[in-house]
Amino acid sequence: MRSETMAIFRFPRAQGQAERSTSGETPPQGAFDALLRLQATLDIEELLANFTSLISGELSIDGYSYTGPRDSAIHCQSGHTNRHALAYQLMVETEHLGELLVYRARPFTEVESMGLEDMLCLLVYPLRNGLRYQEAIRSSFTDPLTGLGNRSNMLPQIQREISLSHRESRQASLLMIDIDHFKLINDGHGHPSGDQVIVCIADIIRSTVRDFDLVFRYGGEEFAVLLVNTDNSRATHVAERLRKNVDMHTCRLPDGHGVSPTISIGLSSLSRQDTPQTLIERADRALYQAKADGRNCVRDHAL
Ligand SMILES: Nc1nc2c(ncn2[C@@H]2O[C@H](COP(=O)(O)OP(=O)(O)OP(=O)(O)O)[C@@H](O)[C@H]2O)c(=O)[nH]1
Repeated sequence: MRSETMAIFRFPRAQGQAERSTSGETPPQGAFDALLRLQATLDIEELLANFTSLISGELSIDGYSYTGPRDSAIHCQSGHTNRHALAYQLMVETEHLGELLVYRARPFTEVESMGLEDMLCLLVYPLRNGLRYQEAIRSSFTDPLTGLGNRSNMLPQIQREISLSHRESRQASLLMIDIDHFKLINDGHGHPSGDQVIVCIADIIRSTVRDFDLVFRYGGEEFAVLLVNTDNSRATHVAERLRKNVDMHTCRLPDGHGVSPTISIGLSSLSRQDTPQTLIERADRALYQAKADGRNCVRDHAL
């Protein structure tokens, strides 16, 4: 691919760059129709597909790729890359909306790039609406303190994993994890320090399990981890490693002090009859047992 520079496309455009077709005039009906079509969806992939289909009359391309703003984890592409590219950082005022590249084998002419920029004026607001919607969906499933999945995200995700495990005859195990004597940390160091300890434990859990295991903040100082494709003996091993990792760690508090919390863990492994609720209930009972047995230990709820 020939390396073209990444232009910044900022909307509204500067005076000299005012949209040619609309400067001082009523926008043509075609622009309204195009805008209506782009506004018809909040799905980013569908929006970009609509956009590229709209520009296809004026501009032939072999493919495009779009990467959303940082932290959005949005990436879509269609068709294939080629030698030449037009590349834009998309902005509405100071808000970055990600970057869009369109590719083809032949160089783009200046008239074509100006035509594309006119069309980008129509794309940016529907794109911003779509990104805000996706972000709202993402945050409704995320615990803001730790960035982990929240409780309302947990049941559907566990349900999905249980169905997959049953279908593919895979094992799965659940860990319910609770910080021991957490109230003492809150009472002794204050609520913000308690929050810091919750973040610290969340980080240890995340770094101990594999990327594709599912980690949730279940409530207050309680976490749940679904260990994907993991049988009971392997899950016991992971739980014990997690308990030790927390036991050995000192969490730094905002006031400069350090605390060394411990955790108790209840474990249940998936059986054919399990629903998410029964799997959680058994892990919960095992956690209760771990607390009763003195804390800082792992207990397994055998069927
Ligand atoms: N800082 C902070 N504290 C929380 C949060 N959610 C719940 N808590 C506190 O966590 C504490 C939980 O206390 P308990 O349920 O008695 O449990 P514990 O002290 O951990 O004792 P065991 O679980 O029996 O070991 C309560 O003081 C809650 O107020 C939170 O988001 N942040």
